[in-house]
Amino acid sequence: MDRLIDAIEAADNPSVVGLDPTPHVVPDCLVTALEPEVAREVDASELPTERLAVAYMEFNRAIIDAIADVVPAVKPQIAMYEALGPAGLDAYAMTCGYARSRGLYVIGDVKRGDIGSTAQAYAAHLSGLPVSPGGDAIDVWHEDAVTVNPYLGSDGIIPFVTAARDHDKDAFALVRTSNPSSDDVQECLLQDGHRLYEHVADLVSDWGSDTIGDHGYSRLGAVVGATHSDEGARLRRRMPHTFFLVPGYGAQGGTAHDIAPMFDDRGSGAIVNSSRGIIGAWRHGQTLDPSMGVEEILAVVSRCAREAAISMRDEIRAALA
Ligand SMILES: O=C(O)c1cc(=O)[nH]c(=O)n1[C@@H]1O[C@H](COP(=O)(O)O)[C@@H](O)[C@H]1O
Repeated sequence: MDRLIDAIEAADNPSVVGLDPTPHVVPDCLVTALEPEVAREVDASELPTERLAVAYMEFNRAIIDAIADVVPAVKPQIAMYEALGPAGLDAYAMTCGYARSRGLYVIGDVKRGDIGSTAQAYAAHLSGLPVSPGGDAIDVWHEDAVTVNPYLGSDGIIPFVTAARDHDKDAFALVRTSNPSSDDVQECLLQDGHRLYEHVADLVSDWGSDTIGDHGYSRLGAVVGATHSDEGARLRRRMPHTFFLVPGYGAQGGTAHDIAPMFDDRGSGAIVNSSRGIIGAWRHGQTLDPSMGVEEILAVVSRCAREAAISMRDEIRAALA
């Protein structure tokens, strides 16, 4: 986690922009304006997905350029890209690569978790894949960290922790998620009197305990939703060496007041994500005219995203002051 914490300190901003493009968030007129260019490159059967994938990439590039000096990190959610098939996955990898080339730490929100042998294969997100036995690994996805689901236990997670340790990367395990129905599972009362999420928190602390870095945090972080402020405060005390990824800010209702208790007493220990609240900021009050060209559309989108990212940064700074 040291690289992420250094980047947060350099930006003086513990927030991350989620790059979660959807047909609702990416302006229709951008897709239309780019279409003639895409149509020249691909055959008609590929056009529906290629046109969205190209629009996602151009949209992301503009947002990344607009926020690269404001935030330390981005978190692309792979589901949005996977929905487009191979063209979408290309856009995902290109987005990660571009963000990295702009100096941003990339959290690939892939939420993997499976039996040991499969988890080992998924861990190539962090380790890369050697093309031949003993050969150099190719970093296909360009991520610095990924999100993982700990429900399968240690054999689903340890391959990621090992890959993270060997390749100077990190992982974040779901502990107390932001969604409304998370209580169905995570609040279950165990026989020993603890809630299930508390038990998972203890496992996550333990799984990461051999990888604690110079800043005192392990390479295995925890996802703790901004919508669970009280539990987040308790988890902060329970997991002193676990860095938190805190989604649920903005669009899901989490506020700067809610997330403040998830930081340690040095003002470190967490990074807060907002996706729609930043990349969809243009939708609040901006009318994009279909006659506008690509550059003009992207200028509006990126200006709104930058303003939203700066507001979020300033709100969090004020809450932590
Ligand atoms: O792992 C995550 O990032 C995650 C965990 C969680 O508990 N809640 C949650 O919303 N997320 C992700 O964080 C992002 C939230 O998006 P917005 O609600 O638009 O800010 C999405 O990519 C979610 O998949």
